[in-house]
Amino acid sequence: MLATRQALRLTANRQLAPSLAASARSFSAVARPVSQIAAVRAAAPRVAVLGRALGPVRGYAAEAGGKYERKLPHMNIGTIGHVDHGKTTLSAAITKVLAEAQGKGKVLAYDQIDKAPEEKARGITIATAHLEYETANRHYAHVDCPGHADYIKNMITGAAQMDGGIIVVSASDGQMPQTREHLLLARQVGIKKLVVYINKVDQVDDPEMLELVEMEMRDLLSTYGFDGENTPIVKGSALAALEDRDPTIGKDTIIELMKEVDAWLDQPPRDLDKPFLMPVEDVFSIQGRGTVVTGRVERGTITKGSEIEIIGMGASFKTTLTGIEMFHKELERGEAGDNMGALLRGVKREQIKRGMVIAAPGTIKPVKKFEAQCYILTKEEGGRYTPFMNNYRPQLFARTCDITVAITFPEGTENADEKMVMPGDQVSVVCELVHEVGINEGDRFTLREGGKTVGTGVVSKIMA
Ligand SMILES: Nc1nc2c(ncn2[C@@H]2O[C@H](COP(=O)(O)OP(=O)(O)OP(=O)(O)O)[C@@H](O)[C@H]2O)c(=O)[nH]1
Ligand SMILES: [Mg+2]
Repeated sequence: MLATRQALRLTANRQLAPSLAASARSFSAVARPVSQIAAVRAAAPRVAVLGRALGPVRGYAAEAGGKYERKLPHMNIGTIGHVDHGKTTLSAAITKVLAEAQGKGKVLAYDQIDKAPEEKARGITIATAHLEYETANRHYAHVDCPGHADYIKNMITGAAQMDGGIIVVSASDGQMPQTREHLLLARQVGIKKLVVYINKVDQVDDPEMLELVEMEMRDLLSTYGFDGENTPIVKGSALAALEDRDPTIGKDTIIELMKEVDAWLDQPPRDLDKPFLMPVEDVFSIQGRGTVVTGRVERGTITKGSEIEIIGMGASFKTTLTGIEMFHKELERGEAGDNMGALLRGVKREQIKRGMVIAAPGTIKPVKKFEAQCYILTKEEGGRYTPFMNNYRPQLFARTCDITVAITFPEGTENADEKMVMPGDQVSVVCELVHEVGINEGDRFTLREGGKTVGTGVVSKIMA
């Protein structure tokens, strides 16, 4: 349990890579001290890999002898929706129905899910229940948060990145304010598809009422940029499924729901299938060979001789990658997860520095201004004690870059000059950087000030 909690701590210095220094040394005698790399890594937000973090703790993996076996494609999903509409009941019902249908897996009772881990330690901690189950086609990690504020925080910080989700809406209430808020946020953090579960149909006698809720949901999905027309909508009662009664509105609807989840939600591309990107951590000049940059490949693969683009901190140019080295060995190919050194053709040491990225040409742009969703840490989480106002200027950390940013409120914000953002708030902002940096929509960043993390955010729209 302790291990799980630790894995969920965003501030945990999870991805410290001692091999980086070794890799750098093979090109040069000078290596950046690991502690410095660790400090910046700790500052940069990292996405928790649930499958790995949770595999040995819950579900089949534990039963299979404590090791997560990668037999099926993995996907991260979760339940979202208005308070009390039945997210936790549905989560429990899914584990129950799937476990019974397959004769394996772990059934989790409602209160095992709702009793989320409490964390008092400093740092951004998320009270979230993580479940694990599988269908015939996929292995799922599933998040269910105990309260509205946790959903917001969870989606912005990416503590449990969702590739898709199930939006739960009660048949008796129809869509409510948090139904809309979660839809908006889901879209802004890059979730492209959702499946709808209209819950509590046992409480509604009038079939027209159900039709109305369905139509409203389709409209709402379209309003927030989802495919409202084709999104699957399943109607049922999670409670009936959990309590083993009325299979036509209970169990059968859960099976139908999971069929839709399997079919409609798209498998995200694996990091290896994405275009190559490596944030530059350090730069060396090696006599007789040229300039070498080191870093950890974030995504994609690269082969010796490929053309790459160098972006950020004022730079934007192309060159050829003429050598790849790792652990003192030359390689033909590097891939996501590797700590590598890359030899660049015809680049002077002064032309490249930490904070830039090298990437497949045309896959990342130099960006100076963007819209973002931010979560501002409370003082208990190590954040500010006081609110901030328009034009706040902290340091923004994204990948290996650290840069001053001016934070303002989006156009149309009422009384922007008097607006205060309190610790614990989630807020839409406009970020303007002092230099251009390689950033994409969906990228995450942290905001720091005076040596502490004061906020975390996700880029929702590039502006310039
Ligand atoms: N009648 C009926 N009640 C249900 C159904 N599903 C859930 N409920 C009840 O609705 C209440 C809220 O359910 P939860 O699953 O806790 O809802 P939630 O969305 O997780 O709520 P929060 O986590 O507080 O946002 C509970 O009392 C459930 O028993 C259903 O299908 N029919
Ligand atoms: Mg709940």
